[in-house]
Amino acid sequence: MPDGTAPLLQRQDCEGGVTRLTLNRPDSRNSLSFAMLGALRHGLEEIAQDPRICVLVLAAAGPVFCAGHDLREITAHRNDEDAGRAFFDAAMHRCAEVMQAITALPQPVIAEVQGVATAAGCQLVATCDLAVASEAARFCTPGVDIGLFCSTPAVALSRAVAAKPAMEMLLTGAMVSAAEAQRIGLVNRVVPAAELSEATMALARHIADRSAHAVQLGKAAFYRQRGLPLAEAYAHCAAVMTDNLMATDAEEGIGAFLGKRKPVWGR
Ligand SMILES: C/C=C/C(=O)SCCNC(=O)CCNC(=O)[C@H](O)C(C)(C)COP(=O)(O)OP(=O)(O)OC[C@H]1O[C@@H](n2cnc3c(N)ncnc32)[C@H](O)[C@@H]1OP(=O)(O)O
Repeated sequence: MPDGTAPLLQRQDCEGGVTRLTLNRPDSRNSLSFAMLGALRHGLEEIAQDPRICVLVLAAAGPVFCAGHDLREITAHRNDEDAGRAFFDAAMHRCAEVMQAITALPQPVIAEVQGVATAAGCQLVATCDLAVASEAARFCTPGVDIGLFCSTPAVALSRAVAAKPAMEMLLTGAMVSAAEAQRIGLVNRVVPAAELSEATMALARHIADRSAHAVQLGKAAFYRQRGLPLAEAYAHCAAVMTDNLMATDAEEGIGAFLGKRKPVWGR
């Protein structure tokens, strides 16, 4: 179906605690138009409120995961100095909101990357909590090729991988293979293209089978402690751990282990 008539984002019904959101602008290589960013923000808000969902898989239709910001839309707004600046400001803020909404989402998010992920598309992969890539996937921040430095993608990239590989990607714009992306820690797993969805869903189901309470508490604590000095990080996580130990799922999980049975989590 051509762009413009199909929904920008497709949401699959929750199955076994896992829901898929699929970027659906393949004709424009799933580039992040203002409307696409709005759809993503709205989709994430709905998922955050849905207690049935334990894990979100973020996928993309067509041969490319995401080609970054919509360059046609950017070009269309360059003509008027004031309106252009206002639009770019709104678009960059909306993009930043989407990235932060992924991190703030209670449920873990897994990127399923089948093709190229460039610039803000690479930022999306770097922002997701986990990523599974097809062997054919490639990653780059090619802003420098078109007179831009990928400053906002640098925020996510520099938090996902070490400084030197992040800087090399940002300064050269060069494509990084799936194998290299795994080596530098941008993706967790690389699988044959034909096995991508199944491998991603298997990882999602594995997490969804765990205590949703523990997983959500853990995701929030992971990001919270990262921004804190060491002593405060330990203090924060010690308090989280105490809450965790007092929760019903911990009682059930420990009881199940000692009783040699499968735990039944409260949902
Ligand atoms: C701070 C952050 C800044 C940014 O995010 S700036 C955006 C930076 N992104 C890029 O520079 C990527 C540009 N796109 C590409 O390099 C290539 O595409 C890909 C490698 C991603 C895919 O290549 P292939 O599969 O061969 O597709 P195709 O023939 O190049 O594109 C198919 C249609 O998709 C449109 N398109 C591709 N990327 C974008 C985009 N980012 N914004 C708007 N449209 C895009 C094209 O123009 C074309 O359209 P038509 O079929 O009408 O000729």
